Amino acid sequence: MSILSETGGPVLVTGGKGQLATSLVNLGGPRIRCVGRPNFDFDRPETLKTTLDAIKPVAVVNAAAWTAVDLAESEPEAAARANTTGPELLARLCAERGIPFIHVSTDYVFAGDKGAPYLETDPVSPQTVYGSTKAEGEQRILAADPRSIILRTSWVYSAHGKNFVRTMLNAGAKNPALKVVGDQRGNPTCSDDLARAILSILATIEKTGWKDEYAGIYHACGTGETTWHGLAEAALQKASEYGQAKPTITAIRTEDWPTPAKRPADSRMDNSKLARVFGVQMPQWQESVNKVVHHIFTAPS
Ligand SMILES: NC(=O)C1=CN([C@@H]2O[C@H](COP(=O)(O)OP(=O)(O)OC[C@H]3O[C@@H](n4cnc5c(N)ncnc54)[C@H](OP(=O)(O)O)[C@@H]3O)[C@@H](O)[C@H]2O)C=CC1
Ligand SMILES: Cc1cn([C@H]2C[C@H](O)[C@@H](COP(=O)(O)OP(=O)(O)O[C@H]3O[C@@H](C)C(=O)[C@@H](O)[C@H]3O)O2)c(=O)[nH]c1=O
Repeated sequence: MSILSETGGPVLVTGGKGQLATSLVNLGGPRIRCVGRPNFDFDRPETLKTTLDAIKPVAVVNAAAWTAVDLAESEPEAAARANTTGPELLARLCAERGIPFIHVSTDYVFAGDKGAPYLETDPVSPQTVYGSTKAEGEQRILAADPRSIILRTSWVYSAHGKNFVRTMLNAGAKNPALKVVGDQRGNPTCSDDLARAILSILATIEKTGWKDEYAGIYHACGTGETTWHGLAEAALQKASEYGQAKPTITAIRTEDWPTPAKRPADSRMDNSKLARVFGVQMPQWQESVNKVVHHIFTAPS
């Protein structure tokens, strides 16, 4: 049975075949109505109102975003349409209809120099175009819609779509040796776990009715921390149980893997507000990595 009751109006999910949108479709039951490009496109703002008028949702979850971190550095306008002005308009349209709006943001809004898990009250200081467009989006959404909830998550992976875990499994299948940065810390998050958290929030809102104290920013990432190197190790170790030869994985420094966008050195986030307000506990990242790798190797293709 789905976390979200099966009776009630449609819940609009944006994000097409993206990781989170796919998880919401798979786990959300019959009320989920997922839209993607070309029908719903932040580059064509008129498609937002058309979509809402057609579906008449009782709540909206925005899982659409520009997620190409390095490419955003050279395409800031397109990234801003998808991460800032598009979501702002969507929030405004939700406000006009009086429906809750759940949006997703990122750990990359932080500089990564706190030295401890970030709280929702910590100031943002994005170091990349992607992070800046997401941080600006947060502010504009909160201003546009008093019924908005923003979940900041991090290092999202799943059995489908483009993500670091799948990249490592593919790279490890082809190469006997990999090099992965070992000095960036964070919280890997399984998109199914994030989808369950969102569905649980929606279920709570439906049970209690909207409460103004629900509005605002929450951190929602996998429990426990690691580095990108640690995540690669965990995924490839699990893959070896299914017969894939495990490559040697050398931990390297950030400066040894140069990228156009500077990733935060330590973007760990604290989930306790999510647990306090909505009673949602995010699973341990290692358990979810194991489940996803198991799924990748055992699900019929
Ligand atoms: N992936 C990660 O590691 C992390 C993601 N997040 C956030 O989580 C949310 C979900 O991410 P995730 O599921 O991984 O993202 P994906 O990249 O898997 O999916 C994003 C979706 O957004 C769509 N999209 C991109 N640009 C537009 C646009 N201009 N108009 C309409 N749709 C568009 C894409 O469509 P198309 O397929 O047509 O390109 C795609 O379907 C996002 O808000 C992201 O910022 C936060 C932290 C980590
Ligand atoms: C592929 C690869 C990457 N790396 C490094 C580069 C980088 O520092 C780190 C992560 O690489 P990626 O580019 O795959 O991940 P990246 O695109 O930075 O992932 C981010 O995506 C956005 C959308 C978010 O919101 C973030 O939370 C985060 O998940 O690993 C290696 O060291 N070796 C490798 O073989």
